Amino acid sequence: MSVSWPAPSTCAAAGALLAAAWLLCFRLFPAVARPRRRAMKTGAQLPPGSFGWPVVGETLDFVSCAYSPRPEAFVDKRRLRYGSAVFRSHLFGSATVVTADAEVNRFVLQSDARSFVPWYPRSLTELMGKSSILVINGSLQRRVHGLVGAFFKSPQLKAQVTADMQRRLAPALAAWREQGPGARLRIQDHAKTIVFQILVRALIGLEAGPEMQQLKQQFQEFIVGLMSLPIKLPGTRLYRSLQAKKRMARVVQRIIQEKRRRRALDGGGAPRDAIDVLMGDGSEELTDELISDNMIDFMIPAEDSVPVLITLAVKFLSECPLALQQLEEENMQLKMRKTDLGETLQWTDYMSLSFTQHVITETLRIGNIISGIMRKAVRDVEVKGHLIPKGWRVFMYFRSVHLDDMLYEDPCKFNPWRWKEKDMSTSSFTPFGGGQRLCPGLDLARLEASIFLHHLVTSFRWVAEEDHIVNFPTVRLKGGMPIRVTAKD
Ligand code: HEM
Repeated sequence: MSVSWPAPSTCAAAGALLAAAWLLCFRLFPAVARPRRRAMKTGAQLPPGSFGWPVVGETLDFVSCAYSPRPEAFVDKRRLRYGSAVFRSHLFGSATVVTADAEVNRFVLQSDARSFVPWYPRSLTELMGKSSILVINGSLQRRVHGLVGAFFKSPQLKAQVTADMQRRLAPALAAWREQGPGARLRIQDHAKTIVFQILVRALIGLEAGPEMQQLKQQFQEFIVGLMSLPIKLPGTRLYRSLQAKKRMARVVQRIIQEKRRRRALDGGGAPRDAIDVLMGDGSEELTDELISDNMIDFMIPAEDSVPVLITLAVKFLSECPLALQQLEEENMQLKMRKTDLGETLQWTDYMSLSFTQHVITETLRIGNIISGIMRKAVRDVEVKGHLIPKGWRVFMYFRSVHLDDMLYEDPCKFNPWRWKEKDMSTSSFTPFGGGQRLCPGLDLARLEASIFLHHLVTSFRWVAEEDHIVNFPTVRLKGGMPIRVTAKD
């Protein structure tokens, strides 16, 4: 799951201001302690590295690299300097072990809350609330993850999402066609509108309409506060976002109460959305507050990660005509086959398009929508001869692994064909994380991207305008990826 926050200004002054805000936000002032000379009985030692400057540590370099077109430069420089893909640093106010080592990442991802717990900036935890799946641990996290994961993977939900997506795309495609040849549209905006409506229906059962519109407005107000100063006074960004979340929670709780009333009358029937699934569990731990908080948090990938995946795919395809051509051929063949048979497309049809899936996999690898994940060690942990002391953060930097030339030939090149031979289920490919917190929405994300791409490439040709990827604080296309579309005959 990823988060969005306000588009950062590109000018240096605003960048510096933001960096300062970040530092404050991450409670910069705690210990500037030098690393203790520690070694475990087993011989494990602190990884090589430096804590950088007093107070700020190495955060400014991290942030300035993050704003550049090569955010991985921060890690690459140190990797070269220390001869190790695991090094220590001091980031956002905390002693941190940074790892670009796939095996170490795998170990941390597989570990449970006895060794590592999730760690997020304070503004984020304030907004997500104590019962968010992103911060809860142990049996409660496993229960919520298991329930929603099974629902998100279910053929029923995939069929519903496919039908919904086709229903929502049809008027959008017709409107683009009506605008005539060369109509200009920003893929990112359209992807956001469509994906949000579909996932929100899957989560809380709300149909498109004025209430959905209001919810989306509140959601946008909420999401900009996820990375803000952790000050809750009236007028502050965080305060306004918390107010927006309260208003959204009222809408979701009203839906929950309505569902409870109906369940009391007729038993409720088969679950139609994620609320039904969590309510149906009957556990006292799954309170209305927990359900509504999580439903709102689950909307983050609907507004952010999935639309960005679609937008990045369109960008990379626009820059690789051969891949676009092959994708188009594969999708046209499917469309013609289904038309001849007089059948509508099912979710299994989309997921069986092997080249389309390779395009999505390669987009995830090179796009790095979630560049990394942080955890906090709750005890001293030893991995591959490295000591991660209790209380330290571990920053698993997936981006550097995905762009490692020892693991991927010509790693910065968009090459979907590489996945013909390559195994996706390795620790060197973790766009959806791994272990107990492996993204439960990964199939849905792939399915929605496949459907969007299918309808775009089978209905239109396009010419892309120049746009570039911004990687920080979240990945997105600066101009929303404008393209000029012309309907196919
Ligand atoms: C391109 C799209 C997506 C990407 C790149 C993505 C990425 C990730 C990653 C890396 C994690 C692991 C976080 C961690 O280990 O702390 C995660 C967790 C999660 N994702 Fe996704 N995600 C995407 C789409 C979705 C969708 C569509 C949903 C569902 C609506 C979803 C729901 C979740 C949830 C609930 C978790 C938390 C799981 C837990 O902590 O037990 N994600 N996602």
